Amino acid sequence: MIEARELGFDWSPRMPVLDNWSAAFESGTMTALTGPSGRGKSTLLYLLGLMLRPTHGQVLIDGEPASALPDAARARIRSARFGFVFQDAALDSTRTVIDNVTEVALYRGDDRQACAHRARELLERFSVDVPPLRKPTQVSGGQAQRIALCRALLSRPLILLADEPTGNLDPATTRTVVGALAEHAHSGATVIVVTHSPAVAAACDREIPL
Ligand SMILES: Nc1ncnc2c1ncn2[C@@H]1O[C@H](COP(=O)(O)OP(=O)(O)OP(=O)(O)O)[C@@H](O)[C@H]1O
Repeated sequence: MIEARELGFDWSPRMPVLDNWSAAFESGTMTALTGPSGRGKSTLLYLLGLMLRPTHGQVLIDGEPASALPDAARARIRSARFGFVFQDAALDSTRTVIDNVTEVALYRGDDRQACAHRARELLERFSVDVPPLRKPTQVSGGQAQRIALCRALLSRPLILLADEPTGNLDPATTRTVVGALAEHAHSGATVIVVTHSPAVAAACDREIPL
């Protein structure tokens, strides 16, 4: 469960993005955050993911205030509980595809062999048919997006935040990805998806327009 309570955020004093914004995201649900470009959806995801600090208000994780904690404590919470799919995939171009998928889970202390096995399963499920030792600079935008999704799902995070996870995908692959996100939510996680796609929003349990 993650809650935004009276959140406010300004990139600069003349550029308020969010003002007094509140919502609760229950475990076991998938929520779509929708709204026009530039409205602040990505910014909100960064705030919910404890990567930005709100100017006002707070983010609570399982009822505990988290957004005002020191950097190291927020980093620990992110590592233990969150999975992220960033809008631009944000893969490490110096590492192979398979290492990109496993790195977060290995950092968290998960078993290396089990991680590698599950990584291959996920890549296959999302039809990422590139050699696992290839570098992310040699994959397409849609493949990079699915690799980022595999990385996020690998550690079965309690909270999964995905920014336009289907932006570069065809309709069939979009359905596979949305199905996997919904399955993850319905196994007990909190999933929040930023999307411009009415079909993706309709597949979520709830839509919150910004
Ligand atoms: N790093 C930044 N520094 C300054 N301003 C920023 C920064 N990132 C975003 N903004 C501004 O904050 C506002 C909200 O941006 P954000 O990316 O959160 O919107 P969005 O709803 O996710 O947009 P889109 O749908 O186009 O991805 C925009 O006016 C944007 O220009």
